[in-house]
Amino acid sequence: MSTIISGTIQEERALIRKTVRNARNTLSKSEQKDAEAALCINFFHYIKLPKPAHIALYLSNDGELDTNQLIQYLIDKNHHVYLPIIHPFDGTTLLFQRYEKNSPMIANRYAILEPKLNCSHICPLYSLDYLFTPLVAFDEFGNRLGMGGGYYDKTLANYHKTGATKPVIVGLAHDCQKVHQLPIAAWDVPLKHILTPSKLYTW
Ligand SMILES: Nc1nc2c(c(=O)[nH]1)N(C=O)[C@@H](CNc1ccc(C(=O)N[C@@H](CCC(=O)O)C(=O)O)cc1)CN2
Ligand SMILES: Nc1ncnc2c1ncn2[C@@H]1O[C@H](COP(=O)(O)OP(=O)(O)OP(=O)(O)O)[C@@H](O)[C@H]1O
Repeated sequence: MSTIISGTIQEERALIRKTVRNARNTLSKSEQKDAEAALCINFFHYIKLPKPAHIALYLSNDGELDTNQLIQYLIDKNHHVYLPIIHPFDGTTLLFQRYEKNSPMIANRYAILEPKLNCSHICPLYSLDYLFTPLVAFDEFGNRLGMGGGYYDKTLANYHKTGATKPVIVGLAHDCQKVHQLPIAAWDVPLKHILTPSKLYTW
């Protein structure tokens, strides 16, 4: 999808968020199911996993590409899956905690379920093999626009500066979340990979 816009950067970002969130929320139940299944096929086709792999994902919200089936497959194959928790002290960055079938869950301030904090189940960023991020919109250059909280950008800011190669960061999105070019901000962390139900983008 491509959008022509003008105005201040913040106004443009707000408009793109609104348009693309609306587009993904308009997908029908069967389109969402097909996308979820296609994501699983593409995931196992493109993503080379060590055994066991340490993989951060997210629980879908607001029409995001559904990760439920993928998470279940990964757990069934004995990989270690982690979900984001909004940091209990700073409230602005994310921690990644192990998620298993019986993990106690709690709703965060956005009503998204996250594992109930257990410090011994937190995985430091550098121990993750892959980190899959949600996003609202992405562009042809690998730029990413999120929900507007800055959580992933803040969490990944230091990682990005060091040039670390692990975890590999991959955005997940529906194809309809692509725009030609996003107005970017200084703190935006561009992505090297985005996986959609139809393809893997790599920059
Ligand atoms: N599935 C999922 N989990 C995630 C994220 C995400 O984007 N998707 N996040 C990515 O960072 C973090 C949560 N960030 C979020 C930021 C804003 C909203 C949201 O719904 N905002 C409302 C306004 C809420 C309010 O009134 O405060 C909105 O914009 O409508 C949701 C999640 C961590 N977990
Ligand atoms: N590395 C950073 N350091 C300080 N502030 C930041 C950083 N990254 C983002 N922010 C702040 O967070 C706010 C939201 O950022 P932005 O709109 O880019 O979030 P987003 O990418 O949509 O959200 P998310 O990363 O949670 O998916 C910005 O107003 C910015 O001030």
